Amino acid sequence: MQLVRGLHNVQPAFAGCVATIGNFDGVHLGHQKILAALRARSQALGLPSCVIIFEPQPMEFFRPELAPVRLTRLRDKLELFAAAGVDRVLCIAFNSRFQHMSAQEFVEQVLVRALGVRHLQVGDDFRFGCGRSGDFAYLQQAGQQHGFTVEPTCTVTLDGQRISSTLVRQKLVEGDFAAVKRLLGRPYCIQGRVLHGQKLGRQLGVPTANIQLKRRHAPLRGVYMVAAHLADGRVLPGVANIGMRPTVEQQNEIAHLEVHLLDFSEDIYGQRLVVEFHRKLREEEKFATLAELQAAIEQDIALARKFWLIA
Ligand SMILES: Cc1cc2nc3c(=O)[nH]c(=O)nc-3n(C[C@H](O)[C@H](O)[C@H](O)COP(=O)(O)O)c2cc1C
Ligand SMILES: Nc1ncnc2c1ncn2[C@@H]1O[C@H](COP(=O)(O)OP(=O)(O)O)[C@@H](O)[C@H]1O
Repeated sequence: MQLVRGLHNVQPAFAGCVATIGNFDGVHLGHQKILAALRARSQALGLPSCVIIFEPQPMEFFRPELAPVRLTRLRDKLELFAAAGVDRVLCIAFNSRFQHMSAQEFVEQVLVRALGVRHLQVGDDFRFGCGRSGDFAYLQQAGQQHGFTVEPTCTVTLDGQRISSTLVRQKLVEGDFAAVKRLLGRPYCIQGRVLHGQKLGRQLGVPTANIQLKRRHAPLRGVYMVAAHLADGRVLPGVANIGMRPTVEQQNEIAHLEVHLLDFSEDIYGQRLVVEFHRKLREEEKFATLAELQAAIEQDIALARKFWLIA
């Protein structure tokens, strides 16, 4: 899969593709249905498939304070697109130029001139362009004019609810990981590199792999049972905290993800860890002493042992 960053990097030779556009945050089952339809069209027409995404996402550009917490970072999305058989990803930097672009300009400049789109696969509620003026009816009309077809992908529901990034976020907050897994078609994961922390963990008898959260907010807060995928393919049970660590830090603006792997004592600094979330144990607390924090973590570990049936 090829990643093209910015419209200016689209080569003239790219002309001719089947495409879709969206944020694809979470790459949930609804998104996956669009990607599957895109792939089928790509094979039927013998043209490469292209996913057009924006980074930052438009809402993050317009109203950063109101933009919902991301489920997937660019890197996560790219891995999931590749797994869905996407040939190319065009990642457009959303900026004031795009903010003011009308639906017509977007179609002409991006879809027609830059990409030579021959078929567009969209979600049935897709809207785009300045003031969200472009909708499915507009795209169909523009397609007739410029020689591309447009197909809507029907809403995917689960238990009568429309699958959406918002619903996934809601289920994460509720700690309903079984529902999250059914919405995503895979367990919810956060991945990142193991960084050096304050070296307090090993003093407490619970070394923790600290994983940098790239964004200020994570869609989860609290203490969880997890399974961690190591770079060498091992999958180990563990307990994790996502939060501000109020017991050991006075002021902390960025949430930390820390994972203690059960029955493990290797050095994994610098490794990439994929942390799969399975069950919420409790909220993060501010303890009066380190001894109380240690006791709480030991209790978390005991619960995780029971959950994973480890003696
Ligand atoms: C399972 C687990 C639960 C935790 N719960 C809390 C908590 O409730 N409150 C808190 O302030 N810190 C909590 N922490 C974070 C610890 O404060 C932190 O891991 C410890 O201070 C070690 O920091 P270090 O890795 O930077 O050395 C928890 C960590 C783990 C692994
Ligand atoms: N059971 C374990 N779970 C997580 N990390 C472990 C474990 N055993 C050893 N480690 C290693 O120790 C480091 C964590 O030790 P810790 O004292 O908490 O230091 P830091 O504050 O740098 O995270 C991890 O990054 C990892 O390399």
